[in-house]
Amino acid sequence: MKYGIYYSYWEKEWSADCLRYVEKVAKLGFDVLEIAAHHVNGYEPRHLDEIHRCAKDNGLILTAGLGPSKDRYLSSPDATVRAAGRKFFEETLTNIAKLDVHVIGGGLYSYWPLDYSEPVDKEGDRARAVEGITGIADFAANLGIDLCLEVLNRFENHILNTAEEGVAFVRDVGKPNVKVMLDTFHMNIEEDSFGGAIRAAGPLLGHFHTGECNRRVPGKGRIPWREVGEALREIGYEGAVVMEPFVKMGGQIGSDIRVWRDLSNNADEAQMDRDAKDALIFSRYMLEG
Ligand SMILES: O=C(CO)[C@@H](O)[C@H](O)[C@H](O)CO
Ligand SMILES: [Mn+2]
Repeated sequence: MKYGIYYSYWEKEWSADCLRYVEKVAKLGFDVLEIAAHHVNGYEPRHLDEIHRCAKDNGLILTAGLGPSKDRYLSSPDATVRAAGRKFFEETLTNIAKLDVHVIGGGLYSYWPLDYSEPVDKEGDRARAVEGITGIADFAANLGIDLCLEVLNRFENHILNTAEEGVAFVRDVGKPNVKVMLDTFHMNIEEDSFGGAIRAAGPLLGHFHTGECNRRVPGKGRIPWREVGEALREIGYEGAVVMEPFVKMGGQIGSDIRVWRDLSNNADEAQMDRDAKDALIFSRYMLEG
C-alpha cells in the first residue's frame, strides 16, 4: 500500500496551489499527495508542467479528489447541467492526466455537498448517475485514469452511503476503471462493520481515505485501525491510503466540511507537519500488520 495525504489538511480553499505541498509532503515521508481537481482547469499549462516535474523529482505519486459543483455534474435532472458536467469532466481528466494522475476519487457521480433543502429522488439520481459515469468511463480509461466513487455519509450524499451500495453501483456500470472508494470517516457513520465493508468492496476497492471519527489525523481517535488494516491486507489492497484530516476552521473547505471549532489544538504549521508525520508513521504501523 502507498500512503498519502490530501493537501486540504493545510488549506482553507480547494483552489489553493498544490505546488508548495509537493516537496513538503515528500519530505514528511509520504508516497502520495492528493490534490483537489476542482480548479486544475484554471492552471496555466506551464504551471501543470512545473507541478508534474516537481512531483517526479520528489518521487511523489499524485492522486486527485473532487466534489463536483451543483452547476455542472453528471447526474443532474437538467440536461444543460449534465452537459456542463461532461465538459468539465473531460477538461479536468485531460488536465490531471498531464500531472500523471491515475486515480480520481470523490462523489463523482453527483454533486457535493448535497443540498437537502430540495426533494430527494434517490432512484432517479442513481439511474442518471450510472448513465453519467458509464458515459465518461472510457474517456477516463483512454487517459489511464480510474474513477473511484466515494461512498459518503447520509449528510453529504444520498446515492452511495454504504460499501454494498457502492459495489452494486460499480457492477451496474461494469467498466474496469470504475471502482469503489471508501473513507473511514464516512464508514464510521454508516457501516455495521469496518472490516465487513472493506471485504464487501474487495477487488473493486480502488481508493481509500482515512481520518478519525471527527476528521482528526489517524492515531488521535477511536477508528479500529487494526481491523481496517487486517481487512485491507485480506483483500490484497495495493492502492493508495490517503489521509484526509480536516482540523482548521474557515474558507470554503471549513464550510463544506462543517468545521466549527479548532481540532488542531491551535497548531501552527510546524506542529501540523509533525502531526501529519506522526499520523503517517502510525498508519504504516497499524495497517501493515
Ligand atoms: O470525504 C470527503 C468529503 O467528506 C472528500 O473525499 C470529498 O468528497 C473530496 O475530497 C472533495 O474534494
Ligand atoms: Mn473522503
